[in-house]
Amino acid sequence: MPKIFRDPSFDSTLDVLREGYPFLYNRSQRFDSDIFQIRLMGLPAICLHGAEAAELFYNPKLFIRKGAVPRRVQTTLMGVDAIQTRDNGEHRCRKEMFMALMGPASRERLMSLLAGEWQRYAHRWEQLDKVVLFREAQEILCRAACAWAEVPLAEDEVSKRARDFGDMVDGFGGVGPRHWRGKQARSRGEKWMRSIIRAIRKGKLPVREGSPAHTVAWYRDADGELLDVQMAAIELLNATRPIVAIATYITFAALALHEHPAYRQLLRNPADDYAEVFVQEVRRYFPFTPFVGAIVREDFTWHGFQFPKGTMVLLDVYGTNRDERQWPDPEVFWPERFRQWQDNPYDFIPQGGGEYLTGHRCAGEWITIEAMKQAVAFLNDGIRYDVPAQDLYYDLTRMPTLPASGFVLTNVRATGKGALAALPMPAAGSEKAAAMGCPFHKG
Ligand code: HEM
Repeated sequence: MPKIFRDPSFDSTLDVLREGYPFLYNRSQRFDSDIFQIRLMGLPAICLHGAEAAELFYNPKLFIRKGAVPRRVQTTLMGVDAIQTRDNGEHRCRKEMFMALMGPASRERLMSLLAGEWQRYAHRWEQLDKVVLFREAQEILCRAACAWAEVPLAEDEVSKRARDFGDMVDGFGGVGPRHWRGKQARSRGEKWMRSIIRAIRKGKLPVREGSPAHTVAWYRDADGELLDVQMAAIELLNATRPIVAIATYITFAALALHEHPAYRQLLRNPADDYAEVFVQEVRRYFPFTPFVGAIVREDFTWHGFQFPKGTMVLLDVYGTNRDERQWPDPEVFWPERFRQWQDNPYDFIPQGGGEYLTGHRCAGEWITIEAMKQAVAFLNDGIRYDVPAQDLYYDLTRMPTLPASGFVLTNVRATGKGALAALPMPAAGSEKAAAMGCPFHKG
């Protein structure tokens, strides 16, 4: 039986916070191994890296999620006992609810709401001395997400709600005030969503059938019961809050355009969907999710390594996206690499891997890609702007991270151009994607 490499540190909890994103990647390189063991919060944890290990991790017969997500992440990022922590039929049923919101017509509606907001903000920015793109993108995404979900949002609430959505995400990797801010934001957000669920159920808030608010409010769980109001509030937040989180990727996309202006011309070629490979490279190159966790369902052995029942297992998301076996020169920003990519569900996992319906892969991946492509078209053609001297450094020891300035634009002029109309939906057809439950390919 091969011996598993063990990190010599007695407990790595503080090292994870100190080293941030590259913590697992550094060790997989140091041990030259896709599998090694650490201790986290006093308990052993098996760490996995790379596509083959990701395939193992996303086998739902081998792992469960109940007990895998630390309380501090549940009380900020995702909500306590939400879909991310569910298994088996209970998870599948809840995931069907989320995937029902991701069909072509629903996505098209969101993209068209977003297009209108970018346009409106472009004119507003013309009057401002400077614009912090990250903050403005959060507001744009918040307005569109609420309108799409049919969650009422008063004008004077916009910046507060957008900030709260952002703080829930920002709180997951923080300690002290940052974590506390995330918890406060979540508790305000859940209270808000509880009032909406109650109003819908009492018939006081009319919402369209099929809209996210209606779907979540009237969804019946695997046991045939309506979700309790608190759980429905959490899941309605899970359908809206991550849309606002796309602001992080949009800010990184702006940074990529700034650092690699040569791509601007390629993105303008109507004969080539260059935006697709560009945003995929943004999702690969820039850090967002560091790792994901699961618990071993029953004892099993993989390549001779033992996985005892109940052990925590961490999959290195950040490092798998820069695994040299699949991504040569991983520290080079090079969108063309995606021209050859085989659409493998395990080697590129910025939003999780494996299958959508039977696994925990991100329900909103296709929304994310489409919203990013639209934002890149807007930044490239919908406005002209200057990028003044500012601190664009993003700190890999901070999770989540962002260019320190939030990406400041000055002298913004709206061009009236840019691919701001809703993007055409990709054609149906890929059998592989359909088999994986990809919402792009559901007719
Ligand atoms: C900002 C971009 C986003 C990132 C980086 C991201 C990342 C992730 C990751 C890493 C997971 C967990 C995968 C796993 O546990 O194995 C996840 C799950 C999830 N995401 Fe996203 N996500 C994003 C956007 C979205 C959007 C736009 C939505 C919906 C509108 C969404 C809804 C969900 C849901 C519901 C889950 C739970 C899936 C499950 O447990 O089955 N996400 N996301």
